Amino acid sequence: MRTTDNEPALRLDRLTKTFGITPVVAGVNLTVPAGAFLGLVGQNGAGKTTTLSMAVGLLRPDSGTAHLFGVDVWAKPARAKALVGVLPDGLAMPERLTGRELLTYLGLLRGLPKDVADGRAGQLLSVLELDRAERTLVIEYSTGMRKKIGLAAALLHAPRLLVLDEPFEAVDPVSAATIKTILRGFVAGGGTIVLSSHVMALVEQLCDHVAVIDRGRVAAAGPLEQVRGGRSLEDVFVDLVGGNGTTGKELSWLSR
Ligand SMILES: Nc1ncnc2c1ncn2[C@@H]1O[C@H](COP(=O)(O)OP(=O)(O)OP(=O)(O)O)[C@@H](O)[C@H]1O
Repeated sequence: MRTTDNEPALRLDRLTKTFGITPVVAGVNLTVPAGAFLGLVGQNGAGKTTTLSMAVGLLRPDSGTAHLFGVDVWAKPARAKALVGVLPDGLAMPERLTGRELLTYLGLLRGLPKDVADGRAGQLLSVLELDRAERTLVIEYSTGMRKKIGLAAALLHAPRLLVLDEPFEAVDPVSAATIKTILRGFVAGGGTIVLSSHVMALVEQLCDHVAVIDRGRVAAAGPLEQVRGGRSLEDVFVDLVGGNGTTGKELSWLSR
């Protein structure tokens, strides 16, 4: 199938995944229009990471399909993966390299000319304030620094779609502000972003679309304002996934 500008950036049809006997993703249907900035939210264990991993070709679904700009991720993995930059959960990367070496290496793997890979690596390290750790091996990075080098790796080949699993987790406020600017600029420049987050305020601040995953299914999805319906995203979210009814009195032994 050809990639066309009319295709959604991401389309998931009836995606399923079962670990052991537990269905973790139970028929996810989701369409993300090109140019959207979508926040994927859901409780711990709802299936966000599993869904995103299947969407970008990191985890094979039991059934269902994932298309990036009309390209079937599992039938045409090389074509699909050229279109997307991914910040996965629990990033595994070559760690005995400096940040610059890692980015140059990944740039060459992505087929960038050496001078382009070098130039972009330097710019990304500088913008993300990793250049002060120029000689530090990635294995010695803090958790937040790892997120930032992972984001740099996702951006390096200027993909059309970014899929970011919890990109702000463990990132300091100054770096978070920089990342928000980068992501807004990416969308303003015609890119599409799907990011997962537990922070509703962040999703409301950044995203124009939202999808709520609950126990492996999409409970609601669409333009942010439509899903919110004039309420806060947190209220809508708790209504959709169901609060656990805690009153705070259960732990009365904490009071003095
Ligand atoms: N490789 C695996 N083997 C077995 N179970 C798994 C595996 N990966 C995930 N799970 C289970 O699948 C469920 C969904 O996990 P997933 O990481 O997709 O959730 P999530 O919505 O991203 O959660 P969180 O917000 O806590 O990161 C969880 O119950 C998890 O324990």
